[in-house]
Amino acid sequence: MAATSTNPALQALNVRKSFVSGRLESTVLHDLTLDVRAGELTLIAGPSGCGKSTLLAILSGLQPADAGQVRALGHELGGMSMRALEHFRLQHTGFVFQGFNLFPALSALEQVELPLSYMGLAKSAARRRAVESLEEVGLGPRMQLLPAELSGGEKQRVAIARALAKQPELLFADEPTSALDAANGQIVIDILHRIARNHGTTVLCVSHDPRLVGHADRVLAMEDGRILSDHVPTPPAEPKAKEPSA
Ligand SMILES: Nc1ncnc2c1ncn2[C@@H]1O[C@H](COP(=O)(O)OP(=O)(O)OP(=O)(O)O)[C@@H](O)[C@H]1O
Repeated sequence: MAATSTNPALQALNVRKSFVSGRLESTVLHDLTLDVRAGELTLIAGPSGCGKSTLLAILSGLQPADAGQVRALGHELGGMSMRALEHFRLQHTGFVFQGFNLFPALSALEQVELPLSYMGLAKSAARRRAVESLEEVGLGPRMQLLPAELSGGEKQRVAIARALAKQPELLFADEPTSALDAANGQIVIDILHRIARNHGTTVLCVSHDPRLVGHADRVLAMEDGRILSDHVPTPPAEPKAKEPSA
């Protein structure tokens, strides 16, 4: 089921999650409720350890909640079997992680083609989509290179192309800029925003990188497993146009 503007792409209702280590149980998410609007870049920002990655894993069906409900594209994730969840993630979601998660022996093009073959695309269609996605992130001329031959920023762009080529309704990004310098971080943020705008993809990004805030359509501030605020950020100022000389 596709999400619409009146039908949030993602919803969490009273979601609770605890972890037990030794004899200690700590609650990471406290009856958390939120919705994520379709076609926007939503940023969940907050300090290290506040539960951002756990929330992203639960909203994307990678981890189960202990209590509460999670709906993604209208599907109740808690009611799905492991197999159905895997199928849902394969068909509808893309992931971008801090550490890129690329296979060392595969070229950029092969990295992007791989999930498309799992989705059942014919080889020629997979090649076409993979090339388009790599060109969209500016890596057209470098698609034959291995991860070891690419910079950190380029590796992250391969990971984004791999997610984008699946044409997912939902794109999840966990700290996508934290291993990158300012310039490469900026390129990655711009690409994620463009994906939401141009493809109508719902992009949910969790990060403690303050550079992302001004680029998101919406920022949910999180602390100690709770959402503290929900606001539309002020976009970063455009560089001023030069006065025409007389
Ligand atoms: N599998 C697990 N077992 C035990 N504790 C866990 C597990 N996963 C996360 N935690 C704990 O839950 C808390 C929240 O972790 P989480 O990774 O969600 O936070 P975060 O806000 O994403 O942090 P960061 O910004 O550093 O990535 C932390 O205290 C972490 O140690």
